[in-house]
Amino acid sequence: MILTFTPNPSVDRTIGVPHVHRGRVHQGTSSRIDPGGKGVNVARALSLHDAKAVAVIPIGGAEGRVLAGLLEESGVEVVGVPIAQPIRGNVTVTEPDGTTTKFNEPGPVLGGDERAELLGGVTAALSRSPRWLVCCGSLPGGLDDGFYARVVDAGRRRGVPVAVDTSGAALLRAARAGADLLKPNAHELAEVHGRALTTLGDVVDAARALLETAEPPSGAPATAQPASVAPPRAVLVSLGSHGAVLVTAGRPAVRAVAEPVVPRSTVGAGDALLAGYLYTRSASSTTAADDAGGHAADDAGGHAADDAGSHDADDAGSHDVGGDHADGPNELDALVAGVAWGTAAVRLPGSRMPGPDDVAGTRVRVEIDPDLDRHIHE
Ligand SMILES: O=P(O)(O)OC[C@@]1(O)O[C@H](CO)[C@@H](O)[C@@H]1O
Repeated sequence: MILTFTPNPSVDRTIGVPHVHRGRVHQGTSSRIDPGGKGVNVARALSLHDAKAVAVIPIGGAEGRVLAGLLEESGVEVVGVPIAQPIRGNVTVTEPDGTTTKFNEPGPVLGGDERAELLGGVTAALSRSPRWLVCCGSLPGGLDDGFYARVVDAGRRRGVPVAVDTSGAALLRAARAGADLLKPNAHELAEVHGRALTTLGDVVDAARALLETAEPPSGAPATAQPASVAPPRAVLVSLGSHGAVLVTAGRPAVRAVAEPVVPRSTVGAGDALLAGYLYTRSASSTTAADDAGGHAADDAGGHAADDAGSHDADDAGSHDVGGDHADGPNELDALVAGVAWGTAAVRLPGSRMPGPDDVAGTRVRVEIDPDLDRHIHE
């Protein structure tokens, strides 16, 4: 099972219009709603691939009820924490050329008890020994920048690897707390790095600097037996049409990029990337809980190769995958699957997540030690 935590979820409404004219009324040509929020999207993508996903979310107002209902229909198990204020309704406007304009509500403000209950909801779910805890998205009012860092700490104490996809000070503090995987996009990475990132080399340097901010853990894990063999800490940077770069401590950087596609909506593509990556990592990692039986390894097992199978094996194979990449094949497969899932999401409308049929046939090229001088902006 993979546990996702989305403290600021939404109901995503997507409206198609022929063209956006600022300051005018627009007649929509299409409309859809999807469950939204980054961790919610990760859970939905996993569920579409028959992997067990549990989503911890606050639930407030009419939107909260809609979100919980939509998520349950999609096969995701919801751990809902009731809150007084309504969750967000976020709006995306798409144009026929794939241009995506997004309007996100600020979201609710949580009170002290609600904060504690949300954290309690995550820590209680951690006792189910998930393969990963995935913390995603912005923080609603009332949660400070150190909130994700506390969740990272809770995961580490139980021996559960933690992935974090957020921005700004919350991202930096999660990195310092020792999150096992960080998933910024290039813009978010530049923001925490304090400098523009123009080339792939800049991205790799900034990702390594982020990894190096981790402080040593303050104490040994509380669990007598760590639940997993800790994965090597890594930063997975999404680069839009330039694919994604994986920077792992002590290893060469790897980039994967898909063949260009005609975009319909880029919303949620980064979430699909993260889901595909974790799905594939989970398929071969071993946890104490899985040894005891009954967890999601089986759900995830055996699919990744098919999804990732269309990658350009020659490109990957012509590089040195062994040695420095002792954990290489799974890590590379995970990166390839992530890029394939993210690319498939771009081809879909609104915040729709890709299932196996959407991912199938996506060709992905892998470059170990990529050209660091390559510009990442078109
Ligand atoms: O405000 P946040 O939490 O950063 O982003 C929220 C959001 O834009 O991200 C998802 C796409 O990644 C959408 O489903 C959702 O509306």
